Amino acid sequence: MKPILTLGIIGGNGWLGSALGRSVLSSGLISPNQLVVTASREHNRYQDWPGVICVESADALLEVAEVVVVSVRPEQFSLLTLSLENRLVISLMAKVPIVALAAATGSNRIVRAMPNAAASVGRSYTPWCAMPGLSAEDCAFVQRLFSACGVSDEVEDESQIDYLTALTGSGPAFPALLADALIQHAITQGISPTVAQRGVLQTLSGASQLMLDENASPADMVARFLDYGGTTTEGLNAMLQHGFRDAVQEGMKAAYGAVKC
Ligand SMILES: NC(=O)C1=CN([C@@H]2O[C@H](COP(=O)(O)OP(=O)(O)OC[C@H]3O[C@@H](n4cnc5c(N)ncnc54)[C@H](O)[C@@H]3O)[C@@H](O)[C@H]2O)C=CC1
Ligand SMILES: O=C(O)[C@@H]1CCC=N1
Repeated sequence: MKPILTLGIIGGNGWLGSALGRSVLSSGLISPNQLVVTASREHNRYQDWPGVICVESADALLEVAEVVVVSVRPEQFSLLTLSLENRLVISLMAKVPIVALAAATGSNRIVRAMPNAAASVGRSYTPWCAMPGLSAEDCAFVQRLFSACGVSDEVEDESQIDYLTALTGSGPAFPALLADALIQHAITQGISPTVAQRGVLQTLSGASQLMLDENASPADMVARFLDYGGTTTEGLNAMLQHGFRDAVQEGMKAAYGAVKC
């Protein structure tokens, strides 16, 4: 496999773009002088890597980048003029389809990927989808890129990226809501905010790790505790009776609806 020469991230000082940039540096996939990012007035997220090339505009980035990641907000994308013929273009944007990316960039080497906020700690889940005809070499590079910030899967159909934008792209926010609800309840019961937060976050993380390590489905874990007949059973039954699953369904419907509009 050919080594990549220069990876450019438009929006590389933003939330997600910098999470990807920092992950590929931390993992050693590329060296600092192979990364070029657009600057931001608010942050320099590469202070630990002074060799990273920071440029003032997307045009300046295109002068040096061979592979271009687009990580601006969907509404900012229409303001960009990008001439990217013959270059591998990887979009992290929600809601912008491959056909629109091809029309705006002139590239016939396009990938849509959907990391999530956990990319900043190397724990993203990133589905990606390539336009037809992308070379095996480009696909292998994309897989290596997203493996640097977590677990990654190629999906065959772009509509799955749209759905997964709502499920795993937005995903870290949903357990955060559950965690906050649990913490707020604990505080009303006299538990200190520090212990409540540590206890709840460790419990959520431990539960995920348990299911991953034991290759157990969440449905099996819930069923096991529903059958157990203890305090957990009482808690689960009350949550289910109070519309827990309906609330989640409605939340997913709203997030997916926002992706498609
Ligand atoms: N934040 C998240 O958890 C996730 C975000 N995404 C997608 O990632 C993309 C980026 O989102 P965030 O990082 O959250 O937004 P952000 O607002 O933190 O970052 C966007 C960056 O793009 C820069 N930018 C905007 N227009 C530019 C231009 N013309 N030239 C150069 N730089 C420009 C901004 O200065 C900013 O630093 C969005 O399209 C979003 O849909 C996808 C999954 C998760
Ligand atoms: O909320 C958003 O619009 C972006 C896309 C998926 C996660 N964050």
